Amino acid sequence: MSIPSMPESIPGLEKDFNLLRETVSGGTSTRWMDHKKVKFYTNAFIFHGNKVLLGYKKRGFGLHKYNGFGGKVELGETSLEAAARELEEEAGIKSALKHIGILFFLSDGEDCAFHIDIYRGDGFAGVITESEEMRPEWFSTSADNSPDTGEAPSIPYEQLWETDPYWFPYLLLNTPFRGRADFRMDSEESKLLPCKWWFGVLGGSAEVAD
Ligand SMILES: COc1nc(N)nc2c1ncn2[C@H]1C[C@H](O)[C@@H](COP(=O)(O)OP(=O)(O)OP(=O)(O)O)O1
Repeated sequence: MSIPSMPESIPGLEKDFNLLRETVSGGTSTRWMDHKKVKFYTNAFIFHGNKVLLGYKKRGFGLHKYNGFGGKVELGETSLEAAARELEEEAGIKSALKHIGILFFLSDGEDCAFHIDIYRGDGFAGVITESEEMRPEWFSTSADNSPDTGEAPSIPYEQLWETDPYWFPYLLLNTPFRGRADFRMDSEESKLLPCKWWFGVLGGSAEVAD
C-alpha cells in the first residue's frame, strides 16, 4: 500500500495544518498561486432534520449557483457576527452557528485570496424569507431520498461551486475540515475551473470522500 505524501503546509492553511489529515488533492498545476492580500468571508449552512438549507444566488458573485448564506466580514465585526448578520439578511433567520471549516480560494489574475469561514447551524429561529440576493430552498441530506417519498430534492452538486463536492461530505458529517483551491480561467468553457486543490479533516475519523 502506498502512503500519500503529505506536503509540509498549504499557504493559507498553515494554522491547524499539523492537525490535518489529507482527504483529497489534485489538479494540473504544480505550484500554488501567489497572493498579496486576503479578504474574509463567511458561509453558513442550516440543518433541520434530514435537510440542509441552501440559497440560490440571484445576483452578483456566484450568480445562479446554490451556496450557504454569507458574504464579506465588515470592518469591526467578528467572523461569527458577520455570519449571523448575513444569514439574517439573506434568509431572514437566526441560528446558533458553529464554526466547522476554513476554505481558502485563489483565482488567476486576482492578487486577493478569499478566506471563507464555514459555519453549521442545527435548527433555526424565525421565518425563512427570500431576499433580493438569495432564494432559500431545502435539500435532502439522505442518500436514499427519492421523488415519490415526498422528501426534499437531493443536493444539486452540479449547481454548487466545482470544489464543493470535496468538502460537503464533511459538512454533512459535522466533521471539522480545511481546504484550498486555486482557479484558472478555462478558455474552452469560458469560466474559472479549479487547477490545484487540497482538502483535509481535523483529526482522524471521518469517512474519506471518493
Ligand atoms: C470556490 O469558491 C467558492 N466556493 C463556495 N462554496 N463559496 C464561495 C466561493 N467563493 C466565494 N464563496 C462564497 C463566500 C460568500 O459566502 C459568498 C460571496 O459573498 P458575496 O460576494 O455575496 O458577499 P456580500 O458581502 O453578500 O456581497 P454584496 O456586496 O453583494 O452584498 O460566496
